[in-house]
Amino acid sequence: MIRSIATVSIGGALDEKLRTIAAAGFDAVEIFENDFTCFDGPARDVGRMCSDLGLRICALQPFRDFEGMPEPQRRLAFRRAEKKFDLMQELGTDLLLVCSNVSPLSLGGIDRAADDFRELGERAAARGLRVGFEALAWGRHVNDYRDAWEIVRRADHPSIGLILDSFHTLAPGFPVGPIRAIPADRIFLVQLADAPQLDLDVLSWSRHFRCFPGQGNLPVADFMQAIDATGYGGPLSLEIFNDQFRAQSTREVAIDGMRSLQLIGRDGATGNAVPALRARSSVSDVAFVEFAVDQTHAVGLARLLGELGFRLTGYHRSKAVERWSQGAINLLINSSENSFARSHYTTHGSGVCALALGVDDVATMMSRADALQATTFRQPVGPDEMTIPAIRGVGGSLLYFLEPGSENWDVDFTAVASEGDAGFLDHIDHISQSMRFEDMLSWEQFYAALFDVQRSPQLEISDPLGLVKSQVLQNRNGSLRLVLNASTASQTMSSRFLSEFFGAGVQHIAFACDDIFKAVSAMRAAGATFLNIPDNYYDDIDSRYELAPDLLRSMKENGILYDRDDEGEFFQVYTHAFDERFFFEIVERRKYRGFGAPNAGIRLAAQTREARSRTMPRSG
Ligand SMILES: O=C(O)c1ccc(O)c(O)c1
Ligand SMILES: [Mg+2]
Repeated sequence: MIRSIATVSIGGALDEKLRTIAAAGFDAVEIFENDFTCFDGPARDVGRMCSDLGLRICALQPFRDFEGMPEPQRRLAFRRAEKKFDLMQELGTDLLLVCSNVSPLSLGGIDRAADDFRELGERAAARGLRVGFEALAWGRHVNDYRDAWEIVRRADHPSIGLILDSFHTLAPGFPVGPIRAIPADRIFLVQLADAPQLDLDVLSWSRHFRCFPGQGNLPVADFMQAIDATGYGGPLSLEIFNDQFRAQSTREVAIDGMRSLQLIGRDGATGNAVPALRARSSVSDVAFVEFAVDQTHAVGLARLLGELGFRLTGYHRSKAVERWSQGAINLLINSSENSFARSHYTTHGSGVCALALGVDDVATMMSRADALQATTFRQPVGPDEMTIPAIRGVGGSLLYFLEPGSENWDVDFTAVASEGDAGFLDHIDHISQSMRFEDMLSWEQFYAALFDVQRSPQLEISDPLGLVKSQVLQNRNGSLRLVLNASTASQTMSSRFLSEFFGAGVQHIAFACDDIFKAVSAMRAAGATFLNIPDNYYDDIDSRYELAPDLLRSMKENGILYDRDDEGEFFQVYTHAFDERFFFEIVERRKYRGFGAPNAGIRLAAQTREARSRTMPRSG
């Protein structure tokens, strides 16, 4: 596969774009003409820059409003084309992308267009150049690739071919089947883009909401299968019009793009060697969660965990790290100085600095992470301590990988004899992370690229101060469930988390138990308190569901929230925020598969109330 990207897809000046694109491992670029026009330097320099960087220029684009023009516009269009041929020769590319005419002056007629292309083909051939025709979904006369192909077929010229773009094919819902019958040598370029399902005019949808394959909802895989069936072996070029992408770190966007092509995974000759991807290794569990705190907060966190039924089960042999356990849950409280945890604490305050995931094969996991350009991390360890392979995750936190069996991470801990845990909480149900809205697609792709997780449909949750987008990623057996949250409104819980925590990170962790009523009453007896839920909520629940009065009373007394789906029932309760940063949730699932989304607004309102009462002096 020749991996390409259009320069329009990322931000920066043309020379920066090219360096970033090459560094991410692409073989080729489509030069977007606007990027060249804005660039202060001759075309030859751009061509040389590309060849020095090992990038082939697979096309210059777009050339607009060409076919079907009446005179005098027709003559002018040919003159314009000759100028662009000059430019192409200086750049060192042989392909010009012509997108279908949108001009109100243009005339329809397949043969008229075919005649124009035949003549353009003659002129291109005289210079050893080629022209590809692409149907824009909003083209005035040609908006369907099947019509563009008919024009190319009738032009019947070796220098005239077809350009296929997954967005223009899939967004209007055209069938991909007919692609299979197009001879591969007539397809000059394939452009790839995905997009979220939106009820929007197709032009705005295309210009602002395109995303990398796999990040949206279009059936790009079906499109690729049809392309494969033709035997096409030319460049696959990402062409993403998205204002957010251009506003982000160009390096990260380029790497996300490369990952999307790696995940599409068509083999073939590549110039810049991109290592092959090893299979995803499956995640068996969250082996531990590590909290970074200072000494004072270490005491407070230990107290909270104790109230929730956790027991101290180990001290690290050489660092100020405690292990607290319950059921299959292990939490580390790290207050050691001169450590990764301390630098995380210094930047973010109290919070989760690392998650350790059990995977079936760590070497495979790290090799895949490496090939996908994840940042690997190793921290200095004391004598005889094991090194745990890790990569950078959300907000600069770490993801450690551990294999079950072999060498156990807890060899570094001296066991503490305790009276045994309270035994209420069984395992981690899910972990919720907040991040910048602009970074959400990138992290979704990160998790989906590394782990065998599926995306559930995205939800919108109403916070008292704005909307929050929420995306669940989970594997088949539920041993890894992640909830990503982000908001564009600056004062939502999710956004305030970012400003107060100085970055993205874990906002809450949910623990699963078998009997939430028993668990919560024991926790209360041990001193735990939970988020206060208004009576109005319980009146509403009562009106919606016919719950036994005892059950409802018990929920109300304990601040337990309720939801129901086709499969079962769900109970959830929240702790207060620890150090105003993160909180815990306790859940009981009775065959229920969701995450209590209908209650999220209630929870957010309650948390907002609590946060306000902390910051505002009481009146009277
Ligand atoms: O939005 C556009 O104008 C435009 C231009 C060139 C393309 O290849 C394309 O898919 C869209
Ligand atoms: Mg296109």
